[in-house]
Amino acid sequence: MTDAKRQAALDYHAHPIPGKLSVELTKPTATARDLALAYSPGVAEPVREIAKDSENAYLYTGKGNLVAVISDGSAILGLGNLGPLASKPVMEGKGVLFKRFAGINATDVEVNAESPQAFIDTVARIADTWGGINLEDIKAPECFEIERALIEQCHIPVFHDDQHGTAIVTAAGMLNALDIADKSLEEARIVCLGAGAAAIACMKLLVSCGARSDNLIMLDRKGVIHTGREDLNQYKAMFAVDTDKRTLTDAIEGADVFVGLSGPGLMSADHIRRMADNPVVFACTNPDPEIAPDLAHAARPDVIMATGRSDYPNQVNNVLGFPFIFRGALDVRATRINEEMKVAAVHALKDLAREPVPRAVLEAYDSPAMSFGRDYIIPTPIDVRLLERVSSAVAQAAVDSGVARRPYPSHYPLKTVADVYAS
Ligand SMILES: O=C([O-])CC(=O)C(=O)O
Ligand SMILES: [Mg+2]
Repeated sequence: MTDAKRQAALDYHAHPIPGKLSVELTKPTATARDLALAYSPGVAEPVREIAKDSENAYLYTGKGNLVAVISDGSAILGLGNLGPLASKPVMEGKGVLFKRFAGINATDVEVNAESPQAFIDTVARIADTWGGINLEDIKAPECFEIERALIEQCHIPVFHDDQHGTAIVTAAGMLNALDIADKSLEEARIVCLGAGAAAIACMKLLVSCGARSDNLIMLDRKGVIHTGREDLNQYKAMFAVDTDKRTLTDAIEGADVFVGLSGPGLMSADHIRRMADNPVVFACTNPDPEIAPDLAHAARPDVIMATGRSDYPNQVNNVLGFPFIFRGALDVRATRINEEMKVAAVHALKDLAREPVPRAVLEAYDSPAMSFGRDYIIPTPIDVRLLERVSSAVAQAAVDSGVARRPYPSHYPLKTVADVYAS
């Protein structure tokens, strides 16, 4: 980042008031009567009702439209383990996106936990506060156990965004990119650089969408994950292949697809030149991708390129997923976010990219035209139709798969965030 851009980012966060989120009131508080309702003595009435039946919390408090964004700061973006407090700008940022794109109120919670069990215990004890929990930027392999335990212990949906949000958006973009390249997921030779939470979840979802695991090579910091290695945890071991390839240079030869969820600048122009025709390169580490799009395009004019960033075409970033997935899940009071709901989100995202792009999106991106193709494989986050399509698909899948505690919402489809409380 240039000094000017760096300063602009710091100024954005500091001024006119520190941070990016604030709390607002939803009820009148001007008079003594108002205060007597909002607080003592009136507040005792909903207390009694919730004590009688915990479901009443959805009726009398903000719980049903409130999500916690919870991190321990152990894997902040692609920056590494910088601790809980340093993750706060990202967690506030996720809150901004929840509110802006899906009308969901979010509180960020940064947990200083000495162990995965301490993290689990802390979150489990406070989970009833919210309607859902979005786990964020927690490192692998601890994140897998943390998510599993919290799904089991909490009565609300718990979703590790870096795993499933990223995987859903990657799968949608990948199906479209391969279609444009005139290739199929079933045939594609895939190289995944990175073996953390996002990488493992992305590859699992690609396999369940049709990719062949014997066509897939995953690399961690030590190189290719192969069956001869004895240092693999159970999650990496699932992707071990019997191969004599050892390095990225070996693995990338003739590959159709590169997915990077690793670290900045780890892919070179030479790597990209070794790939097959019309290579698909998703360099998704944030903020700095595995290879800069300009460098990739210069090395390979036929590349179909995506990053996680807002300042290049094809933003494959979980922002396209988590706001709308939680919207759909909250609105049917789903007990969990299951595979059916994730797959429904993949298809909703993939299909939306094939429709004409609204004028408001062109204006927001200052672009004369955008249409399904190499530079537009996935909708942009600013596209208001995401709220309608993804939330509806997720809510319907929750109902159909039996995890919804409420029927498909009568106020759906949502056209804007102003419709959120229309039920
Ligand atoms: O925050 C983002 O832009 C996407 C994300 O979850 C990450 O990189 O960890
Ligand atoms: Mg993240």
